[in-house]
Amino acid sequence: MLRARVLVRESSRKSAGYAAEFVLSCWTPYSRVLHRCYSDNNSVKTIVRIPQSNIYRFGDSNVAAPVFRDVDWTVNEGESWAVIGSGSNQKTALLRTLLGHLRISPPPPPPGGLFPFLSDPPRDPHTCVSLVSFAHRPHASGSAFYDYTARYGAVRDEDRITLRQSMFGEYDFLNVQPKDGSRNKSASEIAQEQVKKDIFEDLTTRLGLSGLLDLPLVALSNGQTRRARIVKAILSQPELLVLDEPLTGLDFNNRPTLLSVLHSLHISNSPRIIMGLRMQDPVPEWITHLALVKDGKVFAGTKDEVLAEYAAQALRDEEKRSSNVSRIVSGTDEEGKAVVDMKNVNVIYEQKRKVLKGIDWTIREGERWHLQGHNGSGKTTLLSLLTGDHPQSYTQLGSTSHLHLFSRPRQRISTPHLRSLIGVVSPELANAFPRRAGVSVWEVVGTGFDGTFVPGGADGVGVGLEGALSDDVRQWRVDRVREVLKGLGPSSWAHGNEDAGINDAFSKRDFADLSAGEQSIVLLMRALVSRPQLVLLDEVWSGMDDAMVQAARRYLREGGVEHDQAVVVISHWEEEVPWGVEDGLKRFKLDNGFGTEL
Ligand SMILES: Nc1ncnc2c1ncn2[C@@H]1O[C@H](COP(=O)(O)OP(=O)(O)OP(=O)(O)O)[C@@H](O)[C@H]1O
Repeated sequence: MLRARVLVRESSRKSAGYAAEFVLSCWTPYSRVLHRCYSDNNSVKTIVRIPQSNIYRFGDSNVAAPVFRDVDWTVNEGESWAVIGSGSNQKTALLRTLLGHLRISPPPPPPGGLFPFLSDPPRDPHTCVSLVSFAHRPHASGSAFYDYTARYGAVRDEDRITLRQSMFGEYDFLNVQPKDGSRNKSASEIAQEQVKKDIFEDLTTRLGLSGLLDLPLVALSNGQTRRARIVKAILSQPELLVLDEPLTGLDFNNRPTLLSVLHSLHISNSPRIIMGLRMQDPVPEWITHLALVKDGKVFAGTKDEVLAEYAAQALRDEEKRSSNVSRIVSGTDEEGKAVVDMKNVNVIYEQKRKVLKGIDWTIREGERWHLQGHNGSGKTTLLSLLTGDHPQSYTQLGSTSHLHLFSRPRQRISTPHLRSLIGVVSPELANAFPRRAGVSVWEVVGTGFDGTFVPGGADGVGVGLEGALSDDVRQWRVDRVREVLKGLGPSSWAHGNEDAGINDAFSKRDFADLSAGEQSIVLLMRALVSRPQLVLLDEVWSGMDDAMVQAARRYLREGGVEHDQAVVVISHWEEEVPWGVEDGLKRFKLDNGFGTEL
């Protein structure tokens, strides 16, 4: 299978690079100074123990199908573990088991229980074990849409709260809100604060966050926010920190730095780290053991054993598959019409903070683009110009600058009209999309025609810009929803369920009840349903399991987008782009706000 190949190749190719990047010499082991939960026992400890058990969802009895069967997993002190999974859901489920979110049967026996290392002296797993997850939220806390475009404009008062205040506001040492100004602190309190302050400064410097602390939180890019959440979790001093997909959304530069920091923390046990990785993530050099989660089973062992077994299995799977994939991009030399034409485009914030600098970029119909760039290089900002969400999309005027969308200056095309011409998948949209009870998959897909977030129209296919649809258009829309459901619905990814009726049943399910992966694939259907002239796919595979990714890649390559549609894929991973250079793929790279075609 493609991903297995990627995993094995990447792990061997990149490991040398990572090894070279690990800079440990000047690291202060935090364990020497932080001991809130630390035990003195020096014998080799067992950190996690799940002995030959089944794992169930809470509320399911032992006669129900377990999420995992016969799990035998022991993590000992000194080992470095990553959990990898072909499906994001299963990997996350195993990690959540460590937080007590799933039921282990029979339960790990006392006195040690699930965490033997916390038994002497007895400590509470609730305070000593933390999880930071970067997966999309499958269930929203509310049903309302929140305006994720707020960050692009003049920041509103309620959005002004800075990174320092929002994530680290509880700490007196940062002088944000002195909690106890009147009281004199004891010497030991002052010493502890100094230690935390050192850690904070060290981590924010190493993770490139120092210069961002006083920016509004909403202004931070995805990668910047993710790094800040990790620092916040470390400052709360857990003994075991479980990080689900810490590399997702991080660029090539930041990955080795973060991994180096995590390694340093892990070897000083402050905290120990267990990482969840996607199949396509390179396995860091310092990881010694893997728990591979696949088809309801957990294969745990040394890294070499597990990778070798997985590679052998992947080879067997690949031999069975026919890989007759047609090229979708025609080899014609003829240039299509310009869908986007940018000339000397700039985005500047307060205090002359320049985020995009003189961008020249033309996207033509039929083209496939890979938009690349480090965290914070301006990719999301650039996309928000294309979608017209960014207020500065209106201000690209003058004799030397312009932003033309669909052959018209941005100012001459209304935002609702733009929304109906562009299909978008992005982490911001996925997080913001309302999950209201009673709204079906069909209706969510149907919102894609008008680019809205609230279902409308008698058939759940919208009402168009004019507020009413002719019968022909309405029928075309209904047929299109059926088509994308056929192409991307469960009949294409749920093994053993090729029956078309399953798509029909799926279309009636509540969107809010779907898994994160299912929601992602529904939002992809929503982006494609109107056959928009421009398709923007930002972190499109997020949360999807392997079968869904394969189905979606196949669909995109084999007719899911037509020859006259333009597609831009934003991803830090070359392997994630459904097309290669051999298919005519073009690459545009942002570097510190400057753009170049590679
Ligand atoms: N309102 C704002 N004020 C100041 N700076 C901002 C504002 N909005 C965004 N930025 C900055 O613009 C830069 C580009 O952000 P953007 O989200 O476009 O990056 P990105 O390339 O998409 O990053 P990632 O890969 O992490 O998602 C970041 O450094 C960010 O902090």
